[in-house]
Amino acid sequence: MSEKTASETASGSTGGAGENGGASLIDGRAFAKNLRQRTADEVKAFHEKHGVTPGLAVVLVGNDPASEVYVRNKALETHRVGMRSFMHMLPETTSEGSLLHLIERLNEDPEIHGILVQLPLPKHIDPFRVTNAIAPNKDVDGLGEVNAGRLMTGLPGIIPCTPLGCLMLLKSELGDLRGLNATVIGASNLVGKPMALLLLNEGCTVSICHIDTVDPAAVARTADILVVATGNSRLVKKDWVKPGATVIDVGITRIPTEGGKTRLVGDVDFDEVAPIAGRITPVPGGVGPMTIACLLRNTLKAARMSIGDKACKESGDKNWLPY
Ligand SMILES: Nc1nc(=O)c2c([nH]1)NC[C@@H]1CN(c3ccc(C(=O)N[C@@H](CCC(=O)O)C(=O)O)cc3)C=[N+]21
Repeated sequence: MSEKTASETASGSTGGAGENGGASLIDGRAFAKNLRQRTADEVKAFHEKHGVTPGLAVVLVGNDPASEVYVRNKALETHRVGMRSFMHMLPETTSEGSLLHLIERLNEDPEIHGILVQLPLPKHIDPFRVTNAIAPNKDVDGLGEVNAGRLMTGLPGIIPCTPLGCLMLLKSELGDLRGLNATVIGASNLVGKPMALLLLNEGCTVSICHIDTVDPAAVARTADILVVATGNSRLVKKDWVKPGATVIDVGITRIPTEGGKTRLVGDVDFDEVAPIAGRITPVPGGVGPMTIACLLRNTLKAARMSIGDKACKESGDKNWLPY
């Protein structure tokens, strides 16, 4: 067992006494910008060497305005790093069969290396059937059974974008995570479960809280690393947090303000928690930008896998696929 605690690691050069009384801010926006730049450089080198431009297909069913904005941002950022983007905006009434048919075509298309189907889908479509229809090596969300199973068993695979982004932030802030206590609040397939497995693979002692957990605050208080992904805005209060802990806030909810406008808040009550945490991600500007940057990373990785192992090994990606 390591004796290291978050408050000791937080006393390093960058953490500890930050601008919020206690916590220093983890700047996801700056980190994501850096990651995008590296991805753009690698996309260019990959194209020069292999003559292949990575391509990402994004499929949106229905016309939820928030999803439309978000999907357009993905397309913009895909172009900005030199990749190709293929958008498929389908009507709300699209049948499951025709969506599956589209995925089949995208699976076979050699110009497309990554496929993402925006969630949630309309109620008449089974999301499991759809995510599992995506070819595992094009599943850039990492949500299908094959990639989920690879993560579960510790095999190399494609890791879901949001947990991958959180892990990158944590490792850059804290370095080696071995022996730290980590609590993940929320047990979704999209974030909570893969996040807990990644932390376990890093050597953390991991607790997962979910809807039936009797006293989540008590479990959260044991954490050197607290990752919150529940969709309940400002759920986590100061008495949930061990002083000096590193807090990663995945939640993002738009709430009305007194002035009649709206603003984004996370699952953590930032004003209460920031004074006692060691480090904390803001909302917006924390995990969100990392999710999109990691989607681009995963698309490049999928393009590398499409031409065989060699390009992955050359890139120094330790998480390349052996098949
Ligand atoms: N198959 C699938 N994969 C996903 O990864 C997925 C999805 N479906 N459906 C929707 C959610 C939501 N999501 C976000 C990603 C980035 C920001 C983001 O960049 N947020 C900015 C603020 C954006 C704003 O101002 O609205 C920030 O936090 O700074 C937000 C939300 C990925 N999702």
